Parts: sequence; structure tokens; C-alpha cells
Amino acid sequence: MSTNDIDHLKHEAAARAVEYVQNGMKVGLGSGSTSEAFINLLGARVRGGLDIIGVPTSERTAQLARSLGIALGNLNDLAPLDLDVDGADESDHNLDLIKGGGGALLREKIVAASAKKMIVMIHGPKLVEKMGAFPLPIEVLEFGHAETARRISAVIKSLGYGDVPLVLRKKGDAVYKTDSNNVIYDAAFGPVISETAKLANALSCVPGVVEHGLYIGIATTLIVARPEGIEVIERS
Ligand SMILES: O=C(CO)[C@H](O)[C@H](O)COP(=O)(O)O
Repeated sequence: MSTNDIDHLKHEAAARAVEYVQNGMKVGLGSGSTSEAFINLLGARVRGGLDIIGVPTSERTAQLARSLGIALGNLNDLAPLDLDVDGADESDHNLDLIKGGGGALLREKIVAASAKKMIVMIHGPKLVEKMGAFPLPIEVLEFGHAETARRISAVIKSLGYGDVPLVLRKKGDAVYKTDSNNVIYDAAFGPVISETAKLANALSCVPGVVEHGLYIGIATTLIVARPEGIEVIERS
């Protein structure tokens, strides 16, 4: 699939997602290119008279939404949100996700968890039998991060996954920093993650881990865009 084809599918998924937004809603705004396609479409509806308020999941999303005239508010004041709309790096058939390829996993998860409904937009190849081909992002406090990474490796090994490479994310030559000033390790499991909740809970227990990109039981609706059309999967 060419980049153009993928961009087209992301746009199709976003176009379906924007249909869920209704007047008066409080809406979580995800991060990443699919979310940006959604926010552009939402901006057009706002200019056409739709009255909503958004809660952004990253500084970049906030900047884009503002530039399009979308009113933004604070999660503390607005929760619970009616809807959160976001992309993902992978989803399995239970609607459990890997997110964080764009580095916004922490705020994205807080916002998604505060919404009555989370709609996730992906294109076909991101729907997988077993997650992990996309390296799992793990956000870690900068203080002692190398030691935290060693503990993460030990925990992963104790769950039977063997020596999973953990790579400190970089931006150019510099260490990548999240909007919350933390660092990210990407864990290259390969497509073998079996007990997602068990892994998620184990990672959350490592001191120094701020958040990880496994979203378990949070997404309610998955929009999958393929060349032959859109499939909408609801959490059963
Ligand atoms: O989790 C994310 C950002 O932290 C994104 O939703 C995820 O990386 C998908 O991005 P894209 O829509 O660009 O493929």
C-alpha cells in the first residue's frame, strides 16, 4: 500500500468518525495523523455551526484545533467527556490497543479513560491477531530511566517473552521528550503479545513507569478503513 493509499484510508476512517460528533458534545481529540484528519473535518463542521468543546491530548493537537477555530477546554472542568476520538498503532479483535507511536500515550490514555465512549480509527493492516509487531511504547520518568528500563526487561522476561529489545526513543540525535517531559522506551516484542492485561498490569507496577501504550478495555468502537470499505466493530 502506498503512502497516498494509507492517507486516503486514514481520511475515510476519520470521515466516518466525525459522524459520531453531535451538537453540545465534549470531545477528546486524539493525536497522530489520523486524528489530525479527524480534527480537520471537525473544524469544517464547527465552521458550519456545530457547537462542541474539545479536550486535546497533545500540544500539537491543541495547536491544530485552535487554528481551526475549535473551542478547547480543560479535562478537570469537562470530565466525563461524551466521546474521545483517536488513532492507534495496532488493535486486536477485542479492541485492545497499542498506542503511543506519536508519543502522546499518557495524555491520550487519561482523556480516553475519562470519556463515555472511545472511537478508534485505523486502517486495515493495523487490525491484528496478536499485538506487538508495532513496538510497545513505555513512557518512563527521566530520573533513573536506564535502571527503570532494566527492571522493565526483567519483568517482561519473567512473563516468558525472553529478551525483548528496549530502545530509548530519539528525535534526531537527542533523546525524545514527551509533552510531560518524560522519555519513551519502545519494546520490540514482535507479534506475540498473548495476555495483554497481564502484561499491562505488570508494566504498570514497575517503579518509574509513568504509562505504557497498552489500552485494555478502553476502546468502545473501532473504525477500520480498507480499500473495499469501512468496517465498524463495537466492543461486545
Ligand atoms: O497513539 C498515537 C499517538 O501517540 C497515534 O494515535 C498512533 O501513533 C497512530 O498514529 P497515526 O494516526 O499517525 O498512524
